[in-house]
Amino acid sequence: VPAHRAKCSKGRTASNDACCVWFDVLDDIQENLFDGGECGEEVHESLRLTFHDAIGFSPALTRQGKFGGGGADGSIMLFSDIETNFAANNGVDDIVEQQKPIAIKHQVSFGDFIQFAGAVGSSNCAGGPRIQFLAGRSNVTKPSPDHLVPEPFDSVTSILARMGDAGFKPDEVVALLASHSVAAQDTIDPSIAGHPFDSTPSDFDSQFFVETLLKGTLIPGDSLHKGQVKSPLPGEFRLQSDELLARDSRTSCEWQSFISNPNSMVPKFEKAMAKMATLGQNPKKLIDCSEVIPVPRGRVKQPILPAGKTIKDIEASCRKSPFPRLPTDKGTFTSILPVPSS
Ligand code: HEM
Ligand SMILES: [Ca+2]
Ligand SMILES: [Mn+2]
Repeated sequence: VPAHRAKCSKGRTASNDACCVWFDVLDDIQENLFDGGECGEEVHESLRLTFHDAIGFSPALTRQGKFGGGGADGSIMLFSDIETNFAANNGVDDIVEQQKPIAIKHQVSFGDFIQFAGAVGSSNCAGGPRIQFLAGRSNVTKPSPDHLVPEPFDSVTSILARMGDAGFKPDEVVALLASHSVAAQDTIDPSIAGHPFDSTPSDFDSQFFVETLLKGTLIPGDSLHKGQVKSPLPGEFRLQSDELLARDSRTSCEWQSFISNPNSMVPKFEKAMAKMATLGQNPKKLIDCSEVIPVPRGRVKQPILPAGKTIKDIEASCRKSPFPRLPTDKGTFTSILPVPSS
């Protein structure tokens, strides 16, 4: 006897009635937020937002008798007037204001909406993950305390301590940073808004891990800003935190592993994202609506040295294993266009 399937819009079915609304949200955001299913600026911002909501979660503060934040609870949207003013949340106000009316229209919670939009958005990226989506977070919560979101000028020790407080091992921090493969900066140097962190900001590939290990040689904008270090390619932006995490003995081998073994990156990212999306939540009380998340399409290239670079430009940093042999991209130089803001 086939199990009962809830009947949703457009002939789609779901394992649980509560999942049907998410098909309608899917249609709405693909069309009206993600420009018809692209992996562009709004996807990148939506993925960043999943982190900035969820990481407002500190068992260390709770142990001190303080409110430690509700984790992936939508507080960054419910209390956007407070949280978007935190320094580390600079720039997230844009995507919060775009997402909020859509969440209200479909009467879903902000915590659910933020994680859903991040999961759908990243499925639009070639080679992207299919992130688990659990629904049912409550909208009853409080604003996150300030200073829980890592900053690009923080030390590795401080970033690993903050992430460790939230429950992430150093390897999981590295896996989460695969997100910086589909990412650009707007606020560190506003004169070059849209400058990406790797040469392929619409591809969820390993290039970010390769290119952060290239020797930094140039300043892409008007000067070096706080949290920025020299980048290896014109048009590319490098965060100080990414440079340090790529080279630190606590993280460099996992970093290099995503170059040596690129197929391990997406599964590890999916796992870490599933954990991040339920910080502060009891997953057993949520309903699994992962079936609504599209299956990502498109393939990505294997990691490659950008044209004009050689293995001598790589600052290999894992002492346990040699840097892998990579082909070099054809051509004489690599030029990178900014991510258009729509
Ligand atoms: C661990 C320490 C991290 C630091 C210090 C950090 C820092 C930053 C900074 C400074 C930006 C540029 C923001 C702007 O100026 O527009 C950025 C962008 C971004 N971050 Fe992170 N990040 C971290 C971890 C993460 C994690 C865990 C995720 C997601 C799972 C994430 C996803 C993104 C994305 C997708 C963008 C691009 C946003 C866009 O293109 O508009 N980051 N990050
Ligand atoms: Ca990329
Ligand atoms: Mn942006």
